[in-house]
Amino acid sequence: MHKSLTIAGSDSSGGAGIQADLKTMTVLGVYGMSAITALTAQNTTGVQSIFEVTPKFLEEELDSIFTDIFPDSVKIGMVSNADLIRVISKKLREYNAKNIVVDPVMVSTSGSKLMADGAKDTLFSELFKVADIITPNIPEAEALTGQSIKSKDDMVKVAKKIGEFFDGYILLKGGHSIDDADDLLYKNSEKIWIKGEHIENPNTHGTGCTLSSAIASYLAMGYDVPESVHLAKEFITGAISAKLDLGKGRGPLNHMWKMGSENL
Ligand SMILES: Nc1ncnc2c1ncn2[C@@H]1O[C@H](COP(=O)(O)OP(=O)(O)O)[C@@H](O)[C@H]1O
Ligand SMILES: Cc1ncc(COP(=O)(O)O)c(N)n1
Repeated sequence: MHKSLTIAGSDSSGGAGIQADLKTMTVLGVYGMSAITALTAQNTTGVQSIFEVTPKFLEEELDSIFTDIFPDSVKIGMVSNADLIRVISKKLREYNAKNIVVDPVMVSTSGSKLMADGAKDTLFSELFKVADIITPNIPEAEALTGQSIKSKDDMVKVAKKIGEFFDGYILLKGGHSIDDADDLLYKNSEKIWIKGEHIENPNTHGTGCTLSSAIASYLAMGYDVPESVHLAKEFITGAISAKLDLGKGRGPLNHMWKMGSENL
């Protein structure tokens, strides 16, 4: 069985973070493992509290995983401070981990801050160096470059700018636009538009987590990065289209849509 590891935060409401990642990996037939960076008390209306693990404990989690069941791919999501980011980059290098997807999670869909202000630079200097693909959404790409995105041309400009200091694949997600849901996959001046129709659904809690863990799942199966992104886009589109409606705020997706459970 192919194996994938998520290094991310726990979402008590089950829609984002570790829970979204493990659901995605499982539904796609991949054996999922997790190293938890923080516990969040969270629901569809917001994040009520965050409890970070210590850097030492995160190191221990990663040692336990890498010395036993070696993952075929790794997805990194919410990492709330610079010390935790440093541990991850050190351990991924030490174990020579492959197929690394970094989702630079900064703010939740509900608007809560999930990363300390000072940690952005460490993300650049440490985690981007080991990543094969990074998956910023529009606000994250704006925060990373200081440039605003109002159009498709701006998406290309900002991807180019990120490409000046990151030489892997950049998937700039267009989900926050209301016109469509086209994402831009960019590397070394090569642009691939991953087409998507905007789906009218307020329940988009966990979209970024689900997409990045689907990419990691397909990478674990042996697909290359562009193939994995296309397949993951199909998965996220189905999960949003299934229109699950749970909770009082921005509800979660139906990760089980491929199993036909959307009619349950
Ligand atoms: N309303 C929507 N309709 C169709 N696709 C969407 C919608 N919202 C998000 N997506 C897609 O979901 C994926 C995750 O994007 P996004 O929501 O921007 O990430 P994040 O959760 O990091 O903000 C992207 O492929 C994006 O295009
Ligand atoms: C633990 C955790 N990780 C990531 C997200 C971001 O997900 P989203 O942007 O879809 O709210 C989240 N809300 N919680």
